[in-house]
Amino acid sequence: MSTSQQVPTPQQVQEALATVNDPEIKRPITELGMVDEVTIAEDGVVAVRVLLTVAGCPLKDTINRDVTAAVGAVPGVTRVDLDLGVMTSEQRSGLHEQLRGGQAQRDIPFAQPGSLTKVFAIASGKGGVGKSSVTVNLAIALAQAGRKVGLIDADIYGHSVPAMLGMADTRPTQVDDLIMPVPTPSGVSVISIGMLKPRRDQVVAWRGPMLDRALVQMLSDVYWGDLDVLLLDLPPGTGDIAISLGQHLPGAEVVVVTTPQEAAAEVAERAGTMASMMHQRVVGVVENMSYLPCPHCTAEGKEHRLEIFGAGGGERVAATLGARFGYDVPLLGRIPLDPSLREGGDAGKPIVEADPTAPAAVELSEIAARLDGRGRGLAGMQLGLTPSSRF
Ligand SMILES: Nc1ncnc2c1ncn2[C@@H]1O[C@H](COP(=O)(O)OP(=O)(O)OP(=O)(O)O)[C@@H](O)[C@H]1O
Repeated sequence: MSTSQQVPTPQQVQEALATVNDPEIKRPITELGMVDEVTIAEDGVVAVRVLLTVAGCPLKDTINRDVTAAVGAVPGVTRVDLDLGVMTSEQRSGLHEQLRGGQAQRDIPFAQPGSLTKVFAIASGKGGVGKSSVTVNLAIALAQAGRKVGLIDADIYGHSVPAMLGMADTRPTQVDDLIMPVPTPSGVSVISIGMLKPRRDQVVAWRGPMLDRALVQMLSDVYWGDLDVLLLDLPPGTGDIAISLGQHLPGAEVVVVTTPQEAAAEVAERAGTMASMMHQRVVGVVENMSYLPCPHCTAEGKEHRLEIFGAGGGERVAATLGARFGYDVPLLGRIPLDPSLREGGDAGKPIVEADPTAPAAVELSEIAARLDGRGRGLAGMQLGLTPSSRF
């Protein structure tokens, strides 16, 4: 610092600290009682003590980097000495209460009448049609469009979402009984049923009530904050989770994923009908693995599509469901087969992020934009009815 430069004021340092969000809670650390002490020396060295919510917080490096950068940018600051401490159980309880908004009861925030969060459940009939890949990429595309996005991996048997996002081994932070969703680099907040198991390799053989509890826990024990969009990756088929979701979040809207194949389309229609029986609106159909752009023709600048799984499944599901429900169920898009989509999923780098100009990524982003453009309507609202039968 040159001698002519002023020593930074406490207010300037506070203002800088107020720009730093806790990466999990996504609110300023100053609001959350995480800034314990600030000392400003005559020579411009600022010592900051920040309290982490739990010891060994997985995101302490992010907090360290962000605090150092924000305070370091204040004019007159010559160095930032950051000391990371841990909240006492009393401080944690205070934060817990603050996050719960003083409410002891655990409500599902998205089921409250005033909720502005759009909830989309991504369903499929058959497994392996790419439902999780579609969900993960839609979440990132929506975050890229500036939305605050939450993602719940409720696929009890597959729970492949964390691996697809490169966070397979991540465990969520807990503040007392409140669970923090895990943030991805792209800004999506994620919770997976796999993260709630005691051990990652544990095989889950849960019956309906356990699944229901797990779903409710992911909806109400997780601090989601203000979300614009919540996506849920459902297990394939028309099982217990779909029924639980219909009961707890009747306002959720459903997107059905299918392949072009006749057999897959038939099962997908059943999944869509199940959603409708739970009084949820089916907002559209996504056809995945629609075709493979012929590599030889592409190399010659020509377009030729190889329809590996046949053709027409998505259109058929959309038309059948539309006719059955008496409202328009659009085909939201047709995603081509693309090895880089599979590679991105395996490597934890989804294609809309890793290769955004690939045709599959462009189509996924367009589907996300179509969903984002939808307003909320009365058609998806709770009517307080229960399904008359099960498929
Ligand atoms: N358009 C595509 N092009 C290439 N590979 C794809 C495409 N869509 C999905 N895949 C690959 O197919 C496999 C199955 O996809 P995914 O796990 O997303 O399916 P799923 O429907 O969620 O399966 P399950 O419900 O059984 O968990 C994955 O390896 C994925 O990378």
